[in-house]
Amino acid sequence: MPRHIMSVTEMKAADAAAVAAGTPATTLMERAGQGAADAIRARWARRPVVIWCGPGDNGGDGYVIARHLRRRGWPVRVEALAPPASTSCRWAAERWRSEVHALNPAVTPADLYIDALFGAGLSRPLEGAADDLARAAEGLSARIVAIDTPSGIHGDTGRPIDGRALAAALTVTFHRRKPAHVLAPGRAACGEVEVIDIGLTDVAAGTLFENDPSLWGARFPWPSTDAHKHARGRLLVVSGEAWSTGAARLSARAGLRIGAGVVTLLSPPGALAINAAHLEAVMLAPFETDAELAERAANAAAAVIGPAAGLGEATARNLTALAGTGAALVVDADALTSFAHAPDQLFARLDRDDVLTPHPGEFERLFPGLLKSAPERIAAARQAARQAGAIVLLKGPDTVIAAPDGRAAVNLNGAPWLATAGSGDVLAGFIAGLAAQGMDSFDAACAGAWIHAECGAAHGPGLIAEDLPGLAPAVLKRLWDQRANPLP
Ligand SMILES: NC(=O)C1=CN([C@@H]2O[C@H](COP(=O)(O)OP(=O)(O)OC[C@H]3O[C@@H](n4cnc5c(N)ncnc54)[C@H](O)[C@@H]3O)[C@@H](O)[C@H]2O)[C@H](O)CC1
Ligand SMILES: [K+]
Repeated sequence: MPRHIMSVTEMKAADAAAVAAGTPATTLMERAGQGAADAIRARWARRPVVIWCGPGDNGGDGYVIARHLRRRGWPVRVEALAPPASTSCRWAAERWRSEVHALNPAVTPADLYIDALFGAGLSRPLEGAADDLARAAEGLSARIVAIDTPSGIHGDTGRPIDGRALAAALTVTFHRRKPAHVLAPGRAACGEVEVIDIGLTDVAAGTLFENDPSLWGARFPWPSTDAHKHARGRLLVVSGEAWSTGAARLSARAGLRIGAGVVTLLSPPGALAINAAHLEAVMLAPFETDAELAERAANAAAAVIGPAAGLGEATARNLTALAGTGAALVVDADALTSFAHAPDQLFARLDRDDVLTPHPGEFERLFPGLLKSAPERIAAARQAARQAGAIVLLKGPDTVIAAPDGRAAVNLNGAPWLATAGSGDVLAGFIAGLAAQGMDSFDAACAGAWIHAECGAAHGPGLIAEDLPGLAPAVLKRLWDQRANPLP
């Protein structure tokens, strides 16, 4: 089952739906608090703990956690920012039946801290004692467990509303992740995220998902037993000029590794010898004009254009020629920047099978001001996909994939090792290689990004882009083994 990422509003609607269906809000709070206490006990042995409780239901969770930890013999001290202001918080505080101290903004010495000040209801910047506490708690995150979200981080953006926020080693949230758990800087502030099931349904969920095999695994283009190479799709990759051929070869090799049946590198005449010297299974063919490119692409299922393709008119013409064929395009790097002066000309040539793979700088050139004006990068990528009429994969530690129809997914497995020259060329090849095998372009972009990140995480320090294609088989093998019994 695909895992939704839900907004604060959608979560509140899921909450309300459960209550309307007969589950009291206090029961949801009891499940949340008990689940959080269990997650805490699974990671830390009994030790002195201070629980910071806010006035709302986030605080209510804190009182429930206090009760469950004390029942297991933990030495618990509850400190309240303010008296309970919600019905459920009052209910939870009454059942705590022990002393409640005033919040000590200088941080009472303890071994572990539970941040139950604010969660989904954060509506303004931290102030007063809460802000003082956030300052005093800086550097303590290794000993903080945040409930729902680190206080100060807004659930829908992953950013502090304004000013300070707490950070945690573990964040326990409920039912589904929110954008705050997957978008920088909230993703880092959360530390490890654990999602507790409290019996809600996805009735209120939208079309934003965690990017993992549960989203696209069922549609992964495994070859049929009688497959032959042409049945697995033809992929074209456009090479740059003589001194700029490595990037396209990285894409081509990645396309082959991910399973495309036949991959052809289309090379300007001046780069043929250099390309030929480096190729084995990837085939090579010359092109000089955009018309020749279109001719070569006539029976290609997918094509990559952009990696070191060269900036300017020639690349723009070559893209235009490819866009006129039936091939699904993956447009990266120079092919994106070559339209910076006239993004609408690019968008007019694209269709929903095509995939743009900009990093934030390229995104800004094609969608000036959008990253800054959108509430966060998911909204920005969704708006861009609508504007371009194509799939937009906005790269970063929190890569977002968005389709013109509103579907979007966020990569959770990004690894810092991927920040190396040529990594994007390989990603473009993975995506196009999957599209060449007939995978829907949104699914191909999601699967390509997930596999790319898994390869990076598998290798770790010292990764260079040349390593990436060779790391794909192990990831594909895991997917292949799981296909029989997909992840829950
Ligand atoms: N379905 C679920 O996800 C469940 C979530 N639970 C918990 O409920 C909270 C959300 O509770 P809510 O009362 O809506 O909001 P908060 O407790 O986060 O805070 C609201 C409270 O705080 C005041 N406030 C907001 N911002 C500030 C600020 N900067 N300074 C001071 N005061 C502030 C606001 O006025 C309210 O009084 C969710 O996070 C979960 O932890 C349920 O327990 C189970 C189901
Ligand atoms: K919190």
